[in-house]
Order: sequence, then C-alpha cells, then structure tokens
Amino acid sequence: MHLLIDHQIPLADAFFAELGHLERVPGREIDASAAAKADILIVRSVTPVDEALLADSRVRFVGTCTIGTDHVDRRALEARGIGFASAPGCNAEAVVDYVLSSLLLVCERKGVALDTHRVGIVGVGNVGGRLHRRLAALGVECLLCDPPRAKVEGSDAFVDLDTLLEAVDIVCLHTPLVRSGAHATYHLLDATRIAALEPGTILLNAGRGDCLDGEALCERLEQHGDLTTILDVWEHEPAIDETLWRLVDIATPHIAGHSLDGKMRGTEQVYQALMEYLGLPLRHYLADLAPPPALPRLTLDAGYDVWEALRLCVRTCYDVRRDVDSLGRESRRQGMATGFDHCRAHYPLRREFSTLEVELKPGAAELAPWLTAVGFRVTMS
Ligand SMILES: NC(=O)C1=CN([C@@H]2O[C@H](COP(=O)(O)OP(=O)(O)OC[C@H]3O[C@@H](n4cnc5c(N)ncnc54)[C@H](O)[C@@H]3O)[C@@H](O)[C@H]2O)C=CC1
Ligand SMILES: O=C(O)C(=O)[C@H](O)COP(=O)(O)O
Repeated sequence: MHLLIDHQIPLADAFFAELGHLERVPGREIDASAAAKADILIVRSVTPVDEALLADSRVRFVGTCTIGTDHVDRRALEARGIGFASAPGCNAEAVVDYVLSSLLLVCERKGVALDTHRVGIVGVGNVGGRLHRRLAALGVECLLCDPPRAKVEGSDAFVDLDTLLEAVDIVCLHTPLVRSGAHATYHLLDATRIAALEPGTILLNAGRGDCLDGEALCERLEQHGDLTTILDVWEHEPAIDETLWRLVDIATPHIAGHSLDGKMRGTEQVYQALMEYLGLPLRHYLADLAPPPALPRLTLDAGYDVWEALRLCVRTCYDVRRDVDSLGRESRRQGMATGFDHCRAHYPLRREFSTLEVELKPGAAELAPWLTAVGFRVTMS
C-alpha cells in the first residue's frame, strides 16, 4: 500500500509506517501526479483535495489531520466511493490558548483587565465551547452565537449575530468556512457588519479567513483605525493582503492551532479512522508516543496579583508575540507569501497550557482557581 502524507504530520512513521510505503511531501506540493501513485492520502489544510487531484488516482481513503475540512471536496470523494476522516477538535485547546494569549496581551496594552470586557463567541463548537468554559471560569461574561446549535438545542443560550455584535467589547470568530446554505459563513462579517462595529471593539478571527471580508476590514482600519484586531486566518493565504497585515494589531500566519499536542492528536484521530476503514485493530496509541513537555513545571510564590500571574504563566508556555514577530521578520526577508508559509513550516515547539504544571507555594494558593481556569494543571506545595 502506498501512503502519500504531508511532511508536516508528526508521528506519521510511528502510526502509519507498518501499513506500507510512506511518501512524505510538502502539502502544497501534493498534486495529481503525486496522488496518482497513492492508495491512501493524508493531508493537512493546505492541500485542496478535489476532483482534479483525484481524477487519475486509485486513492481509496483520504484523511485530514485538521479540524477544518473546507479544503476537501466531500462530494467528489463520495462520488468516487473514497473513505474520509478529519480530526474534529484535535487542536481546539491550542486555539483557545492562542486566544487567551492574544486577549491578555491586548488588555495589557490597553491597561485594562480582561474581565471588564464582555466577549461574543461566534461559532460555539469544539473551539468556541472550550473558550466559553475557560472565560466563564475567569469571570468573563460571554454572549454566544451559533444558529445551527440554536436550531437543534433551542435558542435560550444563544443570541443572533447582530445582537451579539452590538452588545460585546470583544468578538471571537470560530466558525468553519461554509460557502452556501442556511448557515453559510462566507463573509459572515461583511462590510455592513464591520462598519457597524462599535469603535474600540476587539475583533479576533481564528476560524477561516474567508469568514470575514478582509477588504472591508482594511477600509475601516485605514479610515478610522478604531478597532483592535487579532487575525490568525486570512483571505488568500499564503498571499495575504499586506496592507491589511500592516494594520492588524496581532497578525499571525494561521498557527492558532499549531501546538505539537494538537497536531499529534490529529495524526492519531486519522490513524484510528484509517484502521477502522481497513478493518484492522489499533496497534499504536498517542499516550505511548507523545514526548514529555520540555517545560514541565513552574513554581510561584507570593507576590503576583492574579492578572500578572496569569500573564506570566501564559507567556511562559505560549507567547503570541513570538509568532507575530516571526511573520514580520520572514515576510520582510522572503516576501509575504513565502514568509507566511515559512513560519508555518518551521514552527517552533509549542505545548498546550494543560501540559504545564504550576506549583503554588502556600503564599500563592489564592491563584489556584484562576490558573486552573486558564487551563494549567495546578498543584500545591
Ligand atoms: N486558526 C487555526 O489554526 C484553526 C482554525 N480552525 C477553524 O475553526 C473552525 C471551528 O473549529 P471547531 O470549533 O473545532 O469546529 P466545530 O465544528 O466543533 O464548531 C463549529 C461551530 O460553528 C457553528 N456554526 C456553523 N455555522 C455558523 C454560523 N453561520 N454562525 C455561527 N456559528 C456557526 C457550528 O454549529 C459549530 O457549533 C474550524 O472549522 C476551522 O475552520 C480550527 C482549528 C485551528
Ligand atoms: O485544524 C485546522 O482546521 C487548522 O486550521 C489547522 O490548525 C491548520 O493546520 P495546517 O494545515 O496549517 O498544518
């Protein structure tokens, strides 16, 4: 069996090698001629999987080790009887870590505490739901918008998008890209909604770039400069709009979900689905393969107030400024599109907050609920 696998997929050898010949190729270089030799195709988000890619292939199973599936033409797969699996939720924790690192940073720059803001979460699935739980545990008031969930579960817990946009200080967009249908998300934040945002709003998009009209946002920022913006995802990646990029406060190259833990989970989820598809028993488990964290423990004693302690621990584990700086540096050095992809391909080690044990000395015991809320493992000494 010939397995064609994106070379950015960690633990690919450990999980898949015994199934046959592994060919590892950069995701953007997986084309029809590479696919023609493959039985199994395992990708991440940068490989469009469509009729053109599969037309001359004998591929019988496609797996994407990502949450998002908008790069996969599911109808084309179904028409060819090709099995499919994605990795729901695999890197949701990492995206929430990214959001918290970013929000703590912009609040620090503004000299305000996060819990003085009301946050609107648009798309309350694996990412948005986890974000809600962590923010609520920090005492941050949240409004939720998720029409597909509201339809199934009833609308009590949800508001509509325009109500949310009027009522919140921070908007966090975590929707999948859906181009048509009753709940389409293409340009969900369109020119009208972007123009209507209250001055001072903090706007974060870590869903998909096309869920937000980038040209309209650029226009608002150029004309008024009165929003604080955090963009991890962009239209036309990797050739993103440089004018918009310069205007955005926290600009990162689609790495919100790029923790090693999230990527490894994605590999395991697709491995499990492939083994089921092939009718084979599972032989490998992430719990046996994952490396221990390089930073296992941090110890705090008395002296920090709550928000200072949160910022310290968050930044020690994951500081979003590292990714902002690397996009700035690499885009200047290599041009925007190449620099954008370079940052993703050479992404440094990042572990999730849950891998860090924060040990509290007796004088710092009162920090326990806050650090737990953010996602760390807290112990007392
Ligand atoms: N920036 C990054 O690195 C990453 C981005 N993502 C993106 O985030 C998206 C969300 O991820 P998950 O929460 O894990 O997906 P999910 O499928 O668990 O949740 C998505 C939620 O959005 C809701 N939704 C759908 N249409 C909507 C609409 N029109 N308005 C409001 N809500 C709507 C769904 O009902 C669902 O509850 C993914 O589809 C992916 O595109 C995911 C991982 C990493
Ligand atoms: O899981 C998703 O959906 C994502 O957006 C991934 O974090 C994207 O990862 P790469 O495809 O950029 O490796």
